Amino acid sequence: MQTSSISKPKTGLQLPVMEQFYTIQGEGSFTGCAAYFIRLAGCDVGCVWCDVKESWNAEGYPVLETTDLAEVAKESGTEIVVVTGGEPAMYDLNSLTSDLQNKGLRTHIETSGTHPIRGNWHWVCFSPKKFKKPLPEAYEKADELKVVIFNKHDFKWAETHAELVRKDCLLYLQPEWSKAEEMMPLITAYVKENPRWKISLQTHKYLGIP
Ligand SMILES: C[S@@+](CC[C@H](N)C(=O)[O-])C[C@H]1O[C@@H](n2cnc3c(N)ncnc32)[C@H](O)[C@@H]1O
Ligand SMILES: Nc1nc2[nH]cc(C(=O)O)c2c(=O)[nH]1
Ligand code: SF4
Ligand SMILES: [Mg+2]
Repeated sequence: MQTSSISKPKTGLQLPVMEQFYTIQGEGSFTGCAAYFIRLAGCDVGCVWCDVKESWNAEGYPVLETTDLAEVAKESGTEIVVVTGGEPAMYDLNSLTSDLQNKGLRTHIETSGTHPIRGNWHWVCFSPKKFKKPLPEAYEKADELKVVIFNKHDFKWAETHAELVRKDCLLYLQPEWSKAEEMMPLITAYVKENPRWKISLQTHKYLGIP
């Protein structure tokens, strides 16, 4: 018998989860929106300034069923689920996104674009890194490009990625947290001269929320 639910793939039924929490999206174009975060464990990119280095090694974190993850997310009352990490695209996320979407939830991903992006996504936030080259498909799939600004050379580097994304992709410059005070004057000046870019702050850190 045919059912209306999205058919489920065989892999990715279980995923290593570092943490999950209901909070306010602090970054990018959904800043200020309530969102349930699922932070998958495991990352092979190795950014020197990564603010969740505890996520890099997946060992020791619980491996959870995607059906259970979707149920808990739904119970939170959220409309949006942000899947982050670690690097979430290391995993086949088809099962997770179909389970979430079957519950009527929006699926958003935060990714470095270094692995094929599997799953069905309402919103892809692509944040390229110097430490591992992104795949070409990340530029095609990105709804927002969020470049972390660590030093003055990163503006030029940001433009090389902006040239490769879709025309309707939103562009954000986000100060690296430890350099924010030093870099913000340069970032504001840059956005005033290049208004296609917007500023993304890690507002949750200023608010002291997860
Ligand atoms: C921790 S990463 C996880 C998702 C994925 N691995 C990625 O890098 O896009 C989530 C977001 O935080 C950003 N980020 C990580 N460390 C940061 C820092 N120290 N300052 C500002 N943004 C940071 C990343 O660029 C990414 O957009
Ligand atoms: N509030 C909040 N917003 C976020 N946006 C992206 C985050 C991430 O770590 O992927 C994040 C996070 O960790 N917390
Ligand atoms: S890709 Fe993301 S999770 Fe991995 S090291 Fe870089 S910022 Fe951290
Ligand atoms: Mg974060």
